[in-house]
Amino acid sequence: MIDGVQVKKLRVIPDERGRLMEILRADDGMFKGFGQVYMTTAYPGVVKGWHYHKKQYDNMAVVKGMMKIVLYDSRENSPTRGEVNVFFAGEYNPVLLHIPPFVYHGFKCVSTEEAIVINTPTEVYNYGEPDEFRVHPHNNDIPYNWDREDG
Ligand SMILES: Cc1cn([C@H]2C[C@H](O)[C@@H](COP(=O)(O)OP(=O)(O)O[C@H]3O[C@H](C)C(=O)[C@H](O)[C@H]3O)O2)c(=O)[nH]c1=O
Repeated sequence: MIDGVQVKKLRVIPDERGRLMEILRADDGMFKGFGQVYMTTAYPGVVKGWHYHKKQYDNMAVVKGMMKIVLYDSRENSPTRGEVNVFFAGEYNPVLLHIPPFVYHGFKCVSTEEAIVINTPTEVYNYGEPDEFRVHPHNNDIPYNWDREDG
């Protein structure tokens, strides 16, 4: 796993009324502070990425549908430099992904319905100067192809 990335298995508590699932707690080891909470979604087949941040840690959970979330470590002094991690996150695999600054991340909706991500980053979004750096999803030097792998 890429250095600094953490995965927390989330527990779904179902009953006859519906479901409840905790996502991020202030007493989790991965909690590094609260910036804001927001939702972002992708329609089936859409890739959103690549992004990275210089200061912000992301804490992402997929609460509807399924996303393929891919991380790439290009950090010069990282012991896992060059590594790519792929996670299938969502209703069939409820997890919280903790992503450190400078780790590239992106996601593709692999479900037949819109997939919904809840992100709880450590920083507020700065409209004038977002801590948000982007690389084209397909034309780049990142060793990852977003196509579905049939087998
Ligand atoms: C993050 C954010 C964005 N915006 C605006 C900026 C754009 O006009 C619009 C869409 O944002 P963006 O294209 O950045 O959305 P995503 O591609 O889903 O990416 C966002 O969510 C993924 C998971 C990331 O990891 C990104 O860092 C984060 O920016 O919402 C806001 O107004 N407030 C916000 O807090």
